[in-house]
Formats: sequence, structure tokens, C-alpha cells
Amino acid sequence: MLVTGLEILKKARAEGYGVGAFNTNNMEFTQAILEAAEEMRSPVILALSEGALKYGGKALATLVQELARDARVPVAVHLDHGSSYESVLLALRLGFTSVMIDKSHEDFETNVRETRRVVEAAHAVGVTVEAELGRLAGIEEHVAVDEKDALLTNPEEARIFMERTGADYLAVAIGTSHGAYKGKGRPFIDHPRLERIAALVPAPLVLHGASAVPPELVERFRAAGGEIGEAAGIHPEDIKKAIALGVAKINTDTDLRLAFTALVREGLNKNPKEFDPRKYLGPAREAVKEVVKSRMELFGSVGKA
Ligand SMILES: O=C(COP(=O)(O)O)NO
Ligand SMILES: [Ca+2]
Ligand code: NA
Ligand SMILES: [Zn+2]
Repeated sequence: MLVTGLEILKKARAEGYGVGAFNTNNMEFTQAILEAAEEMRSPVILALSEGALKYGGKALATLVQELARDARVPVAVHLDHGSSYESVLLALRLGFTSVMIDKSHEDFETNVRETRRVVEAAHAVGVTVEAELGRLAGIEEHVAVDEKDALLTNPEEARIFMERTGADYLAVAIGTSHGAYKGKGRPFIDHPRLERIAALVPAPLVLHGASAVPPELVERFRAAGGEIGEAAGIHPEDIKKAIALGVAKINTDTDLRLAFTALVREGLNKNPKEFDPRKYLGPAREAVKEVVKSRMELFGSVGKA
């Protein structure tokens, strides 16, 4: 059933488990994510970025809404990395039940003002809001933030920010970054900082850039002809520790993309004569479903629906 993001995340933080926010751009990813959620009896968040909406348009938004409504587990439909008030209004009009306004690259006062404005609009129509404070290292959706400018989230600032904006959940920067190259070897996650933030911010916390980029998946992608450098993701133990400290929403996109693309490459390589898309998109869909199920087990959301 279609619910707000806060309905899913409030319970998750209170009971100490995490809920996956999985990005989707098409029918196959959406089906894979929802089938996994139903099989695991897990709540789930379907995340659409602005790029996904540009790519899939009303077709994607409608498909996502309909399947979320029919789902036998709680599902929130979420705008990932909303970059402007206008973008959020479009998502609200499309029936999204959770929206992110990401103004973390702006100065504090601008972030507060812009986030507050979105909170008023979203709350007026019963939708809950994710905001972000602090800057992930690596490439953000609309700004390249290199290591030296990467500003991790300040706990005291976070408390004030949430009080002044009324946002429902908060994306924090504690060392993660988007994409497949999160650092050399095991990325450093600032758990003490997270602990201090969680002590001052009772709202559910959000971890962006949380993909594991598992070696076996990287190998499978390479073996099928994919090219990827020294990729490194977030260690499962760091995810579990972050959840124990107050992270309730964990964003996963890269792992799904790697799995899907590896299987499409395998399908095309296996039979050059094949030109029925279902023959290589079907197995790719199954691979995404398996990744989602394993993430739900790691997050502890299995059976929580
Ligand atoms: O934060 C993410 C996804 O992060 P990954 O690239 O680690 O999957 N989406 O908003
Ligand atoms: Ca950001
Ligand atoms: Na998000
Ligand atoms: Zn993100």
C-alpha cells in the first residue's frame, strides 16, 4: 500500500532497523524492487531522481504509483535529490508520498530557507520531506564536491537545522559518496559523528551513497565486458553500525545498476542472434531483485511490513 516516507521511517528508527530506498528508472527495476519487498515482507521506498523523471516521464511515475498502491507491503514513492522548489511541486502533483529537497551545497541559511519552503508545501498535502545537511565527498547530483571541500555534517548545526525547517528526516554526510568509487579500500565512516548527530536529532537519519559495490558484482560486470576501475563501496558492517546508531533510510542505486548491466551484457554476449529484449532484460530484472533482497536482509527490514 502507498504510504508516506515518515510512516515507514519513524517505525524503522524506533525499532532499530533500516529500510532501503532503491532507485528506479524503468519497469523492470520497479518490479524487481517490489517483488523483493513482498517476498521479504519488507517495507520499501521507491526512489525516482529528477533524471529518472526526465527519462521515464508520466509513464514511469504512473507505473510506480499504480504498483505501489497494489503492493501488499508499505511503499513510499520518493523524489530523490530534488534540486528545486519547482521540481518538488511537480513530484507532489505526480502523487509522490515523500520528497527530498537537496540544498546541501548551499550555505546554511539558504538551505534552511529553501527546505522550510518545501516543508510547508509538502506538509500542506500530507507528504513528508527529506532534507540534507553536509556534503558527501564524490560527485553529487548537481555539484562535484571534491575531498577537501567535503563538509561532513555538524551535529549541533543538524539539531538547529531540523528545528528551523521542520523536515521529517535528514540525510547526513559521514563519509559516504555516490557512485562506484567511494574511496581507496574501505571508505572511512565517521560513526562517532553519527552518534552525536543521532543524540541531537530524533528524526530518522538517511545514508546516501550506501551501495556496497561488492567485488563479486564488479568481477561479473568486468567478465561480461564492462569496464570499471578500482571500485569500492560501503562495508556491510559499517551499514549495520550506522543503522544501530539511528540511520533508518539507506539509498542504494549503484549496486542495482551494476547487477542489471552485467546481466544484460551476459545476455547479449551469450546469444548474438537473440533480439527479443525480454530474453536479456528478464534475467537482469531477476538479478536486481536478488540484490534488493540481500540489502533488505542486511538492513534488518525483513518481516517488518
Ligand atoms: O545515494 C544514492 C545512491 O548511492 P549509491 O551510488 O551508493 O548507490 N542515491 O540518492
Ligand atoms: Ca547534496
Ligand atoms: Na533521497
Ligand atoms: Zn543520494
